[in-house]
Amino acid sequence: MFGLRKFNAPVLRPAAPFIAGGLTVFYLVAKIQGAMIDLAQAIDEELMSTAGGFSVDQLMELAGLSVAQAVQKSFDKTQFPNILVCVGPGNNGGDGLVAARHLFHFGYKPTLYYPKQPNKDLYQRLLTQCRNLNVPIHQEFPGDQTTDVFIDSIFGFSFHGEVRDPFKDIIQTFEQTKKPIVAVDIPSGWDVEQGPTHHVQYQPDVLVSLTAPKLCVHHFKGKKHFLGGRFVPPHLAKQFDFQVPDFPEGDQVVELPLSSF
Ligand SMILES: NC(=O)C1=CN([C@@H]2O[C@H](COP(=O)(O)OP(=O)(O)OC[C@H]3O[C@@H](n4cnc5c(N)ncnc54)[C@H](O)[C@@H]3O)[C@@H](O)[C@H]2O)[C@@H](O)CC1
Ligand SMILES: [K+]
Repeated sequence: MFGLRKFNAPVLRPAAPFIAGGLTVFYLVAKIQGAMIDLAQAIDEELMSTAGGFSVDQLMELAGLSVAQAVQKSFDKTQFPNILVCVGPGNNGGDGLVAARHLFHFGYKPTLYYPKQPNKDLYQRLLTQCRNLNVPIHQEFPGDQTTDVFIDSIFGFSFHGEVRDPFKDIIQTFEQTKKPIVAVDIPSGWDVEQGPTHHVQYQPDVLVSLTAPKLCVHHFKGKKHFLGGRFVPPHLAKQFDFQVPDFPEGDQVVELPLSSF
């Protein structure tokens, strides 16, 4: 039925469940034999195939909601109300636009820094939705004086090479700022498999992996790692030998123990 090659997929296996705050949390044991990037992309491709039935808008909506929930679980809105969402030119940026909208409705004060705004209908509609909420939108970097938390939704799994303008400055800001950073899917500028490079070495405080963690997660030294994107149906999980961790109740994210990587 599915025409994809067979993967040496990582096994995300719930081992040693324990109870924390009434919720069952699973240790995630990653048995890495192949590239996780392949796994996440392949699952996404299947979800968006005719058989899978999802559209990219739907997956982006759930990805962005995951990011907003991860922020809400990590940063109290009374102490950290001002969220600067740094938006890149691709779908990683789209996740950030969706997250900004949800964060507004959660009671935060999101602002967008969106230096390169493609004409693509999907992104323009997401931008209109933010504009309709009076979310401030900047094409020039607004500075970080009033920012409590950064969201890094500049680049995801399609980034390669050296960071080109106009994104060099914001990546440099991520490296220098003392403010906490939440990275969407991958810390921007990292190699998706090798992690930090000669050019980009910043460490986010929170990482929200989407669909499945990418190989570079081994280099993550932050405080919290969430898995988001609660959209993998059991038959696909089985096909890819991907054991989905238990998401608590109605949550769109599950926090993974750092010790599992
Ligand atoms: N199935 C999917 O593809 C889904 C992906 N999602 C998100 O989409 C991300 C992947 O999105 P995309 O494939 O659109 O790509 P990215 O958003 O990772 O980045 C692609 C953009 O970055 C630019 N770029 C690449 N290398 C660069 C460099 N060295 N300097 C400057 N610009 C550079 C490209 O020209 C392109 O505009 C994932 O990481 C995830 O966050 C989610 O929205 C859910 C669905
Ligand atoms: K990112």
